[in-house]
Amino acid sequence: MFVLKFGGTSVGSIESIKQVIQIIETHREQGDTIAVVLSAMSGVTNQLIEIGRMATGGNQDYSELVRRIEDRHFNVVKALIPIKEQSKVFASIRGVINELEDLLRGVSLIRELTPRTMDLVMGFGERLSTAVVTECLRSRGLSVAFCDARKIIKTDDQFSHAEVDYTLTNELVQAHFAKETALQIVTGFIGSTEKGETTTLGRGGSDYTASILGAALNADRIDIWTDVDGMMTADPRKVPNAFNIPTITYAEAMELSHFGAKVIYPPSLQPAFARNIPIRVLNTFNPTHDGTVVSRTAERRQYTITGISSIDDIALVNVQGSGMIGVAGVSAKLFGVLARHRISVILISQASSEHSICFAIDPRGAENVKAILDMEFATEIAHGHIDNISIERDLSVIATVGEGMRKSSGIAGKLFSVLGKNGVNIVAVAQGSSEINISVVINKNNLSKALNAIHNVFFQSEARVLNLYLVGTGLIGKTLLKQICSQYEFLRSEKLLKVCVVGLANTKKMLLDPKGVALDAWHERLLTEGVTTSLPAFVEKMQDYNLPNSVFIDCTSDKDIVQFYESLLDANISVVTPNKVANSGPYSEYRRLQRTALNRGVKFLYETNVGAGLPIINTLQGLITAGDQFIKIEAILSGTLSYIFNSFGSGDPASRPTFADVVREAKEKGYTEPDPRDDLSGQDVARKILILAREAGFPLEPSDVTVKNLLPQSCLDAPSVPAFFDELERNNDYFENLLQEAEAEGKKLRFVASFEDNKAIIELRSVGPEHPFYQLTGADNIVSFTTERYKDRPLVVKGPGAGAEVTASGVFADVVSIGSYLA
Ligand SMILES: NC(=O)c1ccc[n+]([C@@H]2O[C@H](COP(=O)([O-])OP(=O)(O)OC[C@H]3O[C@@H](n4cnc5c(N)ncnc54)[C@H](O)[C@@H]3O)[C@@H](O)[C@H]2O)c1
Ligand SMILES: N[C@@H](CCO)C(=O)O
Ligand code: NA
Repeated sequence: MFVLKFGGTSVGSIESIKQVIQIIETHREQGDTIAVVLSAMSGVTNQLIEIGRMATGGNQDYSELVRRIEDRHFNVVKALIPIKEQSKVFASIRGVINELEDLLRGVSLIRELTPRTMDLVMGFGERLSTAVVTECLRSRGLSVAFCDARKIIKTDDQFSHAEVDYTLTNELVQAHFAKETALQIVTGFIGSTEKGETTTLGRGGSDYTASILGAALNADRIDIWTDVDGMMTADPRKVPNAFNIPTITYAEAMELSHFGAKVIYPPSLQPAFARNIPIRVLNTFNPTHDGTVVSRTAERRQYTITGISSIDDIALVNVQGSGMIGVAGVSAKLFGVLARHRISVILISQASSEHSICFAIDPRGAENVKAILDMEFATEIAHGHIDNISIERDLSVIATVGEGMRKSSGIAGKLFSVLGKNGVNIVAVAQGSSEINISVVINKNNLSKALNAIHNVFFQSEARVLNLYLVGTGLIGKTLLKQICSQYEFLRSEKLLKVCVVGLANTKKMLLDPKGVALDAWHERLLTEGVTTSLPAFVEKMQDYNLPNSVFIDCTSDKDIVQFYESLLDANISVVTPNKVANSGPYSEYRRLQRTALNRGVKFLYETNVGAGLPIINTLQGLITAGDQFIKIEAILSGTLSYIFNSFGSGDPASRPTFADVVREAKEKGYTEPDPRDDLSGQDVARKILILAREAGFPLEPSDVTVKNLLPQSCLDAPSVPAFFDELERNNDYFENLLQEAEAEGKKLRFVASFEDNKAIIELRSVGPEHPFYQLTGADNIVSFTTERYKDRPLVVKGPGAGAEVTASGVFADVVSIGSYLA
């Protein structure tokens, strides 16, 4: 025997009622014994309440609303019942509506609506919907009977939340079902008193009816048909990655629904649970979905937690004072007075110092609560035993729920850690000793970020989302996007990392979309939907979105953009960049960024500042972390200059390209800085050696780096990049001479940076075949670290140190490492 309950949306329209009929017919075809419980058509109960209020106030417009309710039911009849059978059904609906109108006339005359009359008014919704659906089923040849639950569910006279008399009800239900052979279509939500007055069963009403019937009839299962695919791991409107929970225990369902998961209201299912009858929550609009089974024990789970849920708006009341310590009765008095005023407490937390108690309440009652407590504790406050009673607003509670949390360690750690990494401050915490719910109170503006981050970290088979904001879609930026695009699936399936680009900007346009920008079409979208770039606006949007696991990637060489790094890090957004500007300015600024990242527990990564994707900074940091001491760094740090000297110096002197040609080639190959003068002037290398020295623990300032100039002054002074190339052409001989001098000695030209004894020097050297830098080819970089532990033979890193692919790939690796860190 199955009890099927259909909620308001399931009987809310002609289309949905067709689905209901189909579900019932399928059961009958399978030979199942069933009973059906129906809610009112969606919205009707609220309309009836409104109608009752209007009538009490003497507002005759209620008739119009009554007419609309009648029409909705008539329309179902017109659509689903053959014409020749309609008039009889119309008449019976009319009869019920007449009864309602008579009642309302009475109400509007005496201008009074007692709870008793209100229950009677509210009960019309179920009576109408059930009558109509019963007739629809009958007209299709099913043997059905309308069952008015008031005949079989008996209650006391606490109108609006009546208590069921189970002894009498069970007897009546059993007797009724024993004698009736037709399929019973039962009105949900209503019952009646001994005297026959209509009562309603309170919140979760029709579920309660189904549960009462299921328990009385010892049903095999109760199916609650609603408009979602069962219970979800989180509210899908807030957490897009939420998914269905196949099985859940009664206790878990209770915890989750207390915190806002409104699919079912478990207390109303208590009678069924007491008899161990499983409940299935199913979707009328997606009937083949398995939904959720609620029972005493859940099947083995993949995840340690079952779901997360929230109350979005609460206020926290804090009662604090040194006079509370060790004094018995303070909390009894506190919660006693709250109970007397019928104030419901959402969560309580007290640290064992007993110095303060805090509890969460509905913010609408906060002022009232404060007044009540100020009065109740007036003496304690006057004597200074209680300092003050304060209220904090704009807060939310998040509950992390699951039987799997019981007796398993690391869950609170994981929860707090993910909130910490995302910069979500925890205002208060509560965990019951049942250990199936940890609740945290946080600022409301962090709610969505916190829910998504928690969901992401606990439901791990699902990929964790990494939200990227990329500024700079030039050579490196667009190569990075291409690499992310082609690696997207691998990262998702193998590394459980879902990389989502949520912001893009270049000098002209910017585009932000918290849902993510498709990586194969970012360029078109930026062009068509992008707005004029404003970095302050871009950063402000990022802070508005407040997305979890956010990373800002600066792929520009801009000087102004770095001023945003600190506030981004402060907002717990990691920063990744190949841009050297931030790390090569004043030492104090470099230091401040490092500290901010450290203090906030976020990452500031810039491996590509030196040697592009080559592991130079990571290697250096590894040595320093392990306590090594630096003696000397010697390096070729310009891919551009390496390439130039290697190409310039090869081949037949007569036919080889000029210096200016080779510089152009280097630019075309993507080795140079956006402005190649930065490379040729030595400034780029100066920045790099400065960064390496700082990473090695030496607080160098830019002025401590000596650059022995490579270029004639006229080239440096050129007003633009094209003018610079013209000037280079004019100075071809200068470079040709340098080269020939070196070649005459069997040497090669190398632009070498060194750091030793607190001094950094960059100069053009001619090196012979005995020198380790002689063999360098292409755009290779080489770095040699001489340290206390690498003293006899230095540690050397060598390889291509410039170019779009290797640089983007280094940026990418930094980004992915943040993904792993956040996990
Ligand atoms: N090319 C390499 O081998 C290499 C290696 C390591 C590091 N880098 C660094 O990578 C960075 C990018 O180099 P690139 O070759 O891609 O440069 P690029 O000139 O091709 O691209 C720069 C991008 O930044 C954008 N941009 C600049 N200023 C901006 C601002 N204020 N607001 C918004 N957008 C802005 C531009 O519109 C462009 O999209 C530079 O810092 C460079 O030093 C490059
Ligand atoms: N322009 C730089 C890119 C790497 O930072 C170079 O040539 O080395
Ligand atoms: Na590097």
